Amino acid sequence: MAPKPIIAPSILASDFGNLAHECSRIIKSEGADWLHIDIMDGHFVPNITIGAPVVTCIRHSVGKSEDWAKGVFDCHMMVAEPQKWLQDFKDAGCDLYCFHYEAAETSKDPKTPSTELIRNVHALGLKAGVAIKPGTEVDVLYPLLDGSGEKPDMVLVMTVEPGFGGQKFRPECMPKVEALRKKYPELDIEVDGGLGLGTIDQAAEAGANVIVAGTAVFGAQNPKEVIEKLRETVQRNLSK
Ligand SMILES: O=C(CO)[C@@H](O)[C@H](O)COP(=O)(O)O
Ligand SMILES: [Fe+2]
Repeated sequence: MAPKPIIAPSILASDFGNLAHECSRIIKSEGADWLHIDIMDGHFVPNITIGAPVVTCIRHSVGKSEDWAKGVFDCHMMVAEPQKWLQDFKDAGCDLYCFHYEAAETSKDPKTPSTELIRNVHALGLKAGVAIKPGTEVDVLYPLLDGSGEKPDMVLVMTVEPGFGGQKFRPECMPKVEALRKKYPELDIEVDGGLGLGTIDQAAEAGANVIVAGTAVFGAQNPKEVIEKLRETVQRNLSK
């Protein structure tokens, strides 16, 4: 199926004092497609955010969507041991478990490389995403996408060093997106970090269709308008 534009605001930039309301509002009133939920463990990245119990509360507040394209909980797992948290996040209501390739390949508890982790994610009925940091070559994803094993449903090309919101977009990551789009016309390709109205053209031209935007959406006077403009730009480029 041809990829569709998906706008996934990162709740890291929302008002955590009103988290449940912020999450409901951004999906139900402001027109976002997915919720991008950044999970940081203080090991894989030098920051800590939230764990599964908070995701459970958000899920109760937002409700469950059966539609892959709407209301998806896109959990970006910036954790050193992605296998360890899989069941907890499934129980919490995660739809898409997006782990870091770098973490899966080095995790020891237990040793679960990306191929096996994708299989485990699917076995729980979740979609699997594989993320790479700015310093990781795109080539590491090819054996996962071309191999005989179960394939990721999405790849995430980080456009900042993971760990913090509000950083500057790194255009040097765009050749990775271009290479992926050329090779996989139907793949969901997510970009994350520093995306907004000033940088969306570069990401959309490169071929990204899943756009994470935290500061640009939650910090906007009119989030709905920003979400619509991001979506239009992606759609225009996908239709070329
Ligand atoms: O995963 C991360 C950061 O590690 C991101 O999801 C950011 O939280 C996006 O925030 P903005 O750059 O859009 O403010
Ligand atoms: Fe993220």
